[in-house]
Amino acid sequence: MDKLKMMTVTMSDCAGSMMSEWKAKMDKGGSVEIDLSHHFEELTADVISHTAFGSSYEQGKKVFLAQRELQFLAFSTVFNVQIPAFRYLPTEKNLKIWKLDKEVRTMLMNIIKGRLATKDIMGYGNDLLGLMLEACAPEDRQNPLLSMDEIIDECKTFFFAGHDTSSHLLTWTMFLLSTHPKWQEKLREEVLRECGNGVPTGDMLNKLQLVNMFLLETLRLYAPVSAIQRKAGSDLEVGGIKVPEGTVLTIPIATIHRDKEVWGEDANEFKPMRFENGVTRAGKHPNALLSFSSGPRSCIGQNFAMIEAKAVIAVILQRFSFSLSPKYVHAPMDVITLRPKFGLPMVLKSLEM
Ligand code: HEM
Repeated sequence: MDKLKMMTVTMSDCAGSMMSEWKAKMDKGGSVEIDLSHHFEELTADVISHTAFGSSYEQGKKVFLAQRELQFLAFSTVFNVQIPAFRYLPTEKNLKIWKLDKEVRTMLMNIIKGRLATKDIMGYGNDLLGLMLEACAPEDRQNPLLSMDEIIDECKTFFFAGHDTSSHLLTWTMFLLSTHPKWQEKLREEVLRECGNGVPTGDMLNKLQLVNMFLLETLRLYAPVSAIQRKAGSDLEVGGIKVPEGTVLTIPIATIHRDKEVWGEDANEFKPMRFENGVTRAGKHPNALLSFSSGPRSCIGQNFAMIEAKAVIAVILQRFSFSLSPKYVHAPMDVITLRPKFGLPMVLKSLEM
C-alpha cells in the first residue's frame, strides 16, 4: 500500500499534464469539447507506462498501440466456430497477429534489456517491472524464477490489464457524473473539503467516501470486464446442473450486476448509496460485485485502479464542471472490455476565475 501511495504522485502528475492540455484548448469563454474516452486511454497508458515500466510515454505508446490492435484482431474471431488448428494456419489475419505479437515482444524486450544493462548503476528500478526483475532475476543469475519470455508475458498482462479497464472506468464515471449533476456537485464538495485545490495525496484520496461509492456503482452498472471464464477443475454441480470436469463456464458479470434477485427491485437504477455500508453489504450476496472478479485469480490491480480513478476524478472535479455533449450517442460496446462505441464527447468549463 505504501508503494501504491508513492505511485499516486505519478498518477496525479499524469492527470495534471492532461488538464493543462485541456486548458490550452479552451475558448475565450473558458470551455472546450473533448472526447474523454480517447483522452483517458492515453492517460491510463501514460500512468501504466510510468508506474509499470518507468519508461517514457513514447516508448510505452508504441507497445500500447500494437497491443490494442492485437486485442481487436483477437476479439474479431471470438464468435466464429473455433477450430483449434486454424490459429496455426498462415491466414492473412494470423500473419498480422504474429507480426504484431513479434513487434510487441521486441519492444518490451528492449525496455527490459535496457533495464538490465543499467542495473549496476541505477538498480532494477522502483516500478512494477523493477520489482518483478528484482524478484525473478537473482544476483547469481543461475536460476531465474521467470524466463525472458515469461517476464515479457507478465509485462503484456500488466499493460493490457492495467490501462484499458482503468480508462473505461474513468469514462463511465464521467458519463454518470455528467448525467447526474447533483452527484457531480456532491463529489466536488467532498473533494474540495478533503483535498483542497492542491495535488491530492494517497491519504486524502482514501478519505473520499462518496467518490468511492460512486466508483463502485459505476463498476456495477458499467463493469469494464463484462464476463470472465473458468474451467471446471473437477466434476461439480452448479445450481442443480451437473458440470463435467474441463467444462468452460462463462460468468456473465454484467447480467449478475443488474439481477433484481441479487440487488433488489432497483437493480437497474443508479444509486451509489447502496454501497453506504460497504461492498459486501450492498447486494444480497457478499461477493455480488464481481467487477474485479473474486477468489485467488481476482484482479491484483484493483487497489491501483481505484486509487488511480480517485486521483483523476478528484483533479477533474477540482478544476472543471462538465456536461454531456449533444453529440453523445449511448452505445456501450463490448470488445473484451466495455467502451462507448462513439466515444464520450463532453463539454468542460473551467472553474478557475
Ligand atoms: C477498473 C479497472 C480494472 C478492472 C475492472 C479489472 C478487472 C479484472 C478482472 C475481472 C480480472 C479477472 C480476469 C479473469 O478472471 O479472467 C482481472 C485480472 C487481472 N488484473 Fe485487473 N482490472 C482492472 C485494473 C487492473 C490494473 C490497473 C492492473 C495492473 C496494474 C490489473 C492487473 C490484473 C492482472 C495482472 C490480472 C490477472 C490476475 C491473475 O490471473 O491472477 N488490473 N482484472
